[in-house]
Amino acid sequence: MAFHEYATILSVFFIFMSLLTFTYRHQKERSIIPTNWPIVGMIPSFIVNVNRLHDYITEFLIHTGGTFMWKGPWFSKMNMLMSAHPLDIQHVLCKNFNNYPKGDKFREMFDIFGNGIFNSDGELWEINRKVTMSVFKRSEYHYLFETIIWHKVEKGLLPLLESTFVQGMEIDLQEIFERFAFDITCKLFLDHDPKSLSLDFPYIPCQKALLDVEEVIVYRHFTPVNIWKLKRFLRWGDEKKLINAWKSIDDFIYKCLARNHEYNNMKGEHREKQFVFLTTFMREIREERCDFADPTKLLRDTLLSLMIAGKDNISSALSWFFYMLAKNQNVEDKILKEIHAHLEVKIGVRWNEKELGQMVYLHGAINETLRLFPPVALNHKSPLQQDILPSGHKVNQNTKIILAFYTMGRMKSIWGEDCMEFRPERWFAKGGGIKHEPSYIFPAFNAGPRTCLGKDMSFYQLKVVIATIVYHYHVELVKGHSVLPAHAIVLHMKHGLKVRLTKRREANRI
Ligand code: HEM
Repeated sequence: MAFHEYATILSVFFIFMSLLTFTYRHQKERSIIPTNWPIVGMIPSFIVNVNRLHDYITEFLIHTGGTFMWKGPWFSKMNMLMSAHPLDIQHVLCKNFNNYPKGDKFREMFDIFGNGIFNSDGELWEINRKVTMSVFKRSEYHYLFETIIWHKVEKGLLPLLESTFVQGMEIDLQEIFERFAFDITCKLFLDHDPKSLSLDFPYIPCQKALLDVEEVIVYRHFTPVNIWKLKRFLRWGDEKKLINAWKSIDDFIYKCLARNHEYNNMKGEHREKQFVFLTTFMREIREERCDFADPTKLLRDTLLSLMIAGKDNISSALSWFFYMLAKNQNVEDKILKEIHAHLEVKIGVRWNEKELGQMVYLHGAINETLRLFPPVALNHKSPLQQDILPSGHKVNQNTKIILAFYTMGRMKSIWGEDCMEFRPERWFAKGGGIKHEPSYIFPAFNAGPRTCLGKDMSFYQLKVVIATIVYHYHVELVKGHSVLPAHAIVLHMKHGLKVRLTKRREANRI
């Protein structure tokens, strides 16, 4: 090829790229509303923003006053009505609850959860919820929960943090919280401590598998149904990852169930009389006189929902909390002051709920974290019957509705001009204590009849862990480490939370 032909090809390529860049920049400047292209819909803007999904959704939702119909490719059935409008949230989750079940499409996408509480609707959900709530209310359950948490803090978390401090190591605090919460959840619900929070960070397939599940399910939301189903059929790509994760999780849960079954069949003198969650749960399910074709499968489904709820929401909340703390020195100082004012910290002294309840500033700081980084950042709904949302949008059986909880925490119209500031004082009630915000305005724990069943437990656990760490260590972010939300159904950090610890006494802070 002659030189002038090369030059022509290069010039055409250069002009084409310049035009593309110009169009993209112009488009971005002109409007942050995604362009609806022929055939491919809004997929190009999704691809451009795939690494900042929650902020992308937040930008266009704030720009459009809180609701927006996002269009997928032609014939892909991917159109989604996104809403961060408090009245829409109240309508869907509370006032018109019966018209917005999880539904078959949700169950299809979250198939690994089977008939567990997250996936079920109608009578099955009612039984699941009633029995779970009843077990959660038992005093033996509370005692077990508190004992397990304190044991893990004293024998797992603190020794591990001390060892990394002594060695002067950088640590990924998110990974530590994931392992910590995984061990607690397994011990509490499966009566088995996998000891993933050991100094050698053992590889436990089920722990990694739970994270893989969350990642793949998010991709399903933005992939045409037929395509992800085809990938599943071919056992290809991320769907293969899900199949493998499913197997690791089942192996782990069924092994624990078999161990418990053997234990229950032991004769008298070898069995201690103690509370075991899964035994009590199954007994209460039987008392409901429901005939489940496969009660063991129902138990497996319930346990999986509880493991995800207990492990991932807690580790996400803790990670984002310490990220915000590292960025807000004044908040850390005030929490430390509150710890010294209200909690007696001695080895072996365990704080009770009453003492932790006095930590109002800490409570406000946790709420601020959940407002800006709700672990369940998006919630997915579809109506049974045609309906009109308070924002004026018509919806029908084919409309996918995405409730954008992450966006809601960042709206000036809800939280005022300083909505992006981390300000625990925002949560102080005039007469003292914590200010209550209706759950359709602050839906971190969901709203309406499907409100989270673990809210009080979560505050207890979060306060114990945070107060313990803040009392002993100052947490500093590793310079240059970028913290970004990962793609997952729970809001984890993509590259973890890399930090260094300084012992309090050495930082001259007490
Ligand atoms: C910071 C911690 C937590 C947050 C932010 C949180 C948030 C939520 C949210 C948003 C939902 C609704 C999910 C949906 O319907 O799709 C939910 C449901 C639920 N959560 Fe939590 N959760 C947390 C911790 C826990 C813990 C520790 C448990 C106990 C193991 C728990 C148990 C449940 C259960 C059983 C449901 C299902 C309720 C139902 O469908 O009736 N959660 N949670």
